[in-house]
Amino acid sequence: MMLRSIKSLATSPSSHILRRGYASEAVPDRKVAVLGAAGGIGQPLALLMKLNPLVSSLALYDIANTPGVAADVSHINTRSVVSGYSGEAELGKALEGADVVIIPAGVPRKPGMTRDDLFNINAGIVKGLCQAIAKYCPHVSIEILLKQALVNMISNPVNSTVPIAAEVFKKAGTYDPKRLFGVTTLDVVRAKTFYAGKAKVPVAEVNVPVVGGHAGITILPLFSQATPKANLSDAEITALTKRTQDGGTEVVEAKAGKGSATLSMAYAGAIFADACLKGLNGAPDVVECSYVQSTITELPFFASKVRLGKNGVEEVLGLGPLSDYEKEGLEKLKPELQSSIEKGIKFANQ
Ligand SMILES: NC(=O)C1=CN([C@@H]2O[C@H](COP(=O)(O)OP(=O)(O)OC[C@H]3O[C@@H](n4cnc5c(N)ncnc54)[C@H](O)[C@@H]3O)[C@@H](O)[C@H]2O)C=CC1
Ligand SMILES: O=C([O-])CC(=O)C(=O)O
Repeated sequence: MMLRSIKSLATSPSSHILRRGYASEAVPDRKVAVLGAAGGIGQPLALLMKLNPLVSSLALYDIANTPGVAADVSHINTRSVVSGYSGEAELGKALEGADVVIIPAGVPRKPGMTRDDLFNINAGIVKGLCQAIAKYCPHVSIEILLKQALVNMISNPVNSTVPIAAEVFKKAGTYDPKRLFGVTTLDVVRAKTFYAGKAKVPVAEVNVPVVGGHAGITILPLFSQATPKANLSDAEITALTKRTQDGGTEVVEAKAGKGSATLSMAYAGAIFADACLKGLNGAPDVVECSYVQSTITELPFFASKVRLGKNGVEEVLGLGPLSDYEKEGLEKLKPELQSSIEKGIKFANQ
């Protein structure tokens, strides 16, 4: 487990850096592991991570079919070296030395299901993967501190799978709340797209924070803080909020039994992983919404804007001013989010 770390301590930091002309443009080596890499999200996410110049090593893991995906993606002429790992016996090798582990492993919804209906299957999958992360991922950093990889949890129900991961890491003695993230970026991506369409503003300029959790009414877009500003009516804001909350269901129904969002999720997952890598590399002002351990409400996990840095979460940002409609939405989401968190904690400890 410590092999790569000890190796990296024995070599000078500069030997782990790809130099591009000037020292100030140095790009450190970074390993990203995708667990569930042969799936609907995993495959396009593997593609997008292969396109990311911040990645030097890309490990693709699934219980089956990874060799083909890895061989395919590996032919793309970008920086990272790709390796495929198939089956539990190879999980350790996939994880060893990873800086960021992205988890889109697990079953997706079919029409008529809630994300919580996935709990029975996905909770066990996530628990097993997190036990392996705790075993194989902590490595001694240059600063000689024991640090675990940053974990980007995509598997649903995110409101529960993140607390499960936290409990598993606590039991293993590797939990660092700064290094565990529920990926809620797709909610932000949707809120931006829907807002730009309604407000008739260029989508590339739009920012909308989305807070709370990642299921139904626990998804709370803060359109009162959306920029560029637009004069939308209360009815329009209500409709935009509902569409963002039901965005996942919209895709599940359109796919009619063939799964849930995969392409837009891969895009969102790639944006979030890129932000994590930028933070690790010391880029300033990297802020994304994510579901993390939090004290900004009374709930122990909550999605809000988070500043990312060399240690993962550098700062959990507050909610800012809310409209009355958003204040109401915040109070309404709390009982559901609380019970999803408790369900995850209970499962992890039984
Ligand atoms: N956070 C978010 O915003 C979103 C989350 N999701 C969730 O992502 C998950 C994956 O969705 P899809 O890729 O569409 O499903 P999929 O069924 O297409 O792919 C899942 C992959 O996970 C693999 N897998 C199953 N057990 C595994 C294990 N123990 N270790 C490693 N891999 C394992 C499967 O072999 C499969 O290749 C679902 O739980 C879905 O609800 C989906 C969209 C958005
Ligand atoms: O809706 C689902 O089941 C998948 C998901 O989390 C999303 O698309 O936001």
